[in-house]
Amino acid sequence: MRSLPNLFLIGPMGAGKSTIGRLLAAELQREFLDSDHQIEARCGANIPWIFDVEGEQGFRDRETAMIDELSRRDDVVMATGGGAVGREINRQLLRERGTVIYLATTVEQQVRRTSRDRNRPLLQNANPEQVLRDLFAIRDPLYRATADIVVRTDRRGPRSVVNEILRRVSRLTEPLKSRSSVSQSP
Ligand SMILES: Nc1ncnc2c1ncn2[C@@H]1O[C@H](COP(=O)(O)OP(=O)(O)O)[C@@H](O)[C@H]1O
Ligand SMILES: O=C(O)C1=C[C@@H](OP(=O)(O)O)[C@@H](O)[C@H](O)C1
Ligand SMILES: [Mg+2]
Repeated sequence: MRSLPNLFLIGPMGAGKSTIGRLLAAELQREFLDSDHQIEARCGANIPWIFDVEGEQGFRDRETAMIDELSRRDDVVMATGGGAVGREINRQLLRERGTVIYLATTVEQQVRRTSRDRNRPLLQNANPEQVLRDLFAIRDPLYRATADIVVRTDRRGPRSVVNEILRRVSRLTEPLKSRSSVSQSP
């Protein structure tokens, strides 16, 4: 039997999914999978190239196939891309196959954390902040509807985020008996 279920990280660009996922997996001595990196490795090209040549739909098809493949494994920590929650099938796969953690942050932090990186095609335009605001309005409800746990990642370092995730996940996976006995106490 598994000690903890799979852990899947969702949230917007710059929330820290890739960074925190790697640390969390090391802490738990588990395999770390980043769906974006796996797509790039499989395709032999980076995400901007995939968007250029196959369009965003081509990337999204690869993303759904990769999430389906990787989420079948056991005992993994997986970071998804910020747009993974856009498709219902992805949301369903994540919810069915693991504990889903929404890493939440402010748009201001996202702008700071993504401004020097050229690897996010959706932000290579004149007003990345507006793009992030528009995406937040659409996606925040989807992140919340998909997640078992919401953890904020602004104004704190990755280590502190990892510790909170570990605390919250272990609370979630405590045996039902001990949780019901806690709730019955006066
Ligand atoms: N909690 C944090 N505090 C400060 N910087 C962070 C934090 N989490 C991530 N970062 C930095 O923000 C940038 C984007 O992080 P990344 O893990 O790629 O985000 P995501 O995968 O969610 O898009 C990286 O430079 C990373 O070092
Ligand atoms: O939000 C998005 O639609 C995207 C987020 C990116 O991943 P990160 O969230 O890890 O930056 C990557 O999947 C792609 O550029 C599209
Ligand atoms: Mg990432």
